[in-house]
Amino acid sequence: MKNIAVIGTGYVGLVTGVALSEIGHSVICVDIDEQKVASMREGISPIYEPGLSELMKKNYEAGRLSFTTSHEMAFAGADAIYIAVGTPQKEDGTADLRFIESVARNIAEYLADYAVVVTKSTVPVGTNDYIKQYIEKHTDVPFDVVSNPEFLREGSAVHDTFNGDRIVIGSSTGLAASILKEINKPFGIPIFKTDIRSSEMIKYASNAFLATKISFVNEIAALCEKLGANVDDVAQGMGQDKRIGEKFLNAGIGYGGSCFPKDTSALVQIAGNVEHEFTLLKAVIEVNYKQQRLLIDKAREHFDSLRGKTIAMLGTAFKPNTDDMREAASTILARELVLAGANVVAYDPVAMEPARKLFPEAVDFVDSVESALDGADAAFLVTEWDEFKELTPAQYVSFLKEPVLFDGRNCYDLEKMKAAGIEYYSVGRPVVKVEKELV
Ligand SMILES: NC(=O)c1ccc[n+]([C@@H]2O[C@H](COP(=O)([O-])OP(=O)(O)OC[C@H]3O[C@@H](n4cnc5c(N)ncnc54)[C@H](O)[C@@H]3O)[C@@H](O)[C@H]2O)c1
Ligand SMILES: O=c1ccn([C@@H]2O[C@H](COP(=O)(O)OP(=O)(O)O[C@H]3O[C@H](CO)[C@@H](O)[C@H](O)[C@H]3O)[C@@H](O)[C@H]2O)c(=O)[nH]1
Repeated sequence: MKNIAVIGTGYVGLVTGVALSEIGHSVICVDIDEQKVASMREGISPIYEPGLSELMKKNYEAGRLSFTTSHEMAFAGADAIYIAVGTPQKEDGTADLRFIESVARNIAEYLADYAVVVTKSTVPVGTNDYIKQYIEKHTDVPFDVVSNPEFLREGSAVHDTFNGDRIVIGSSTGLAASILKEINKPFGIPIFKTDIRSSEMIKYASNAFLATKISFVNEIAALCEKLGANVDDVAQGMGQDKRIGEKFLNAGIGYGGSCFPKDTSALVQIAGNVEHEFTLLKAVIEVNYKQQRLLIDKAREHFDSLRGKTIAMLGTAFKPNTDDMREAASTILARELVLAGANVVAYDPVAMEPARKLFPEAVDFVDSVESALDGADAAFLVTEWDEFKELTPAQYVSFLKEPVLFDGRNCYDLEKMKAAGIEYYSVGRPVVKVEKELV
């Protein structure tokens, strides 16, 4: 079993640290955020991720997992140092590497003995070479750098870490690769070994490909709406071809989150740096831009004007089972609705606090789905939480002023909505209209 330091305790760092301790390693997580460290020491996870708190507490109490704000303490005796700090998007679309740069400084300063530096953060091709050169320049202590990109999804991060399809290890030395293989062996997940630059590219290419699948199916959805087809059936029929695969073909209001938007944009820039215009990926991003605003377009068509209308927003998180609001479509929708003069009443089972900080002040937050729907002119279903999927048509009918629903996640059966008399707009499926009797 190895001694491992993990730098950064966000979604990736904390889940990685907890998982590595669960398979028996001795793990110390370091973060510059004192509040986070204090809360983890009290057994409270700073992020909402199903199953994480329990596993964190278990390994903390077993003495295999600890937390600190001191890099020096974390690196002492470490066989491997995992980098899991953020690489957010800069205004020009490129990846902001300032946290990576500061970590390289931390390592150069406090590295005491040979260790493998393992980059989990998503970094542009060539960044690991930069990290290596920087540390080499500032210390004589030997080390190796390995690229080990992360593929977990938020909302199922713990499950994904123990059940990944592959672990990618990009290394230029046999020793470092074998240490990484040994560390990861207890996971029992196939390991794919390659060189460092290919490993860095695998991460961007994977995210860009998944984003492409989503924008592709959303374009098909737009055509389905115009041609009278149903995108859910189309996606299912396509997905049964194993070469296409059924996953990531859910039409909706586009992709959000902390990864796809920033990584697609960074890859366009990475391509640009070597004078390659990534036309396909640019179109993927453009489609997503339109898609995130789709419910507003549909509502405008229905109501003509949104001024004075009350809209119940069901869900604010970018996907279910997370409190992450980064690049959530809800933020765009809330802003545009308020700009159009609508009143917005929002509810999310876990992401309300972070949403409050990002939404316009005019948005009202309520503590139940019923309060959100009560007396509203229409509902926007933005995040497909189970709690919303379980709502019955009768509940919409009884709470809304007029039963009008704009569903950005295709949660309900068209026939059931029709039978209940709900005007139901979803994505890439026929609109359910209610026949109004002429007086
Ligand atoms: N969130 C995901 O689902 C996901 C999945 C795969 C890959 N990634 C990639 O993993 C990386 C981390 O993402 P995240 O969402 O976990 O980030 P995050 O922003 O949630 O967490 C980063 C943490 O690093 C800490 N930090 C910054 N500088 C530090 C330093 N010098 N020393 C110690 N701690 C420091 C911050 O305080 C913060 O707690 C990114 O590159 C991201 O693209 C994220
Ligand atoms: O068929 C689909 C699948 C997803 N989405 C949307 O796409 C976004 C991203 O979803 P998902 O991939 O499930 O969540 P993330 O946590 O962002 O995970 C992605 O980004 C991570 C960070 O790089 C990677 O590690 C994961 O492999 C990759 O799936 C969300 O807004 C979803 O609503 C769709 O619209 N349709």
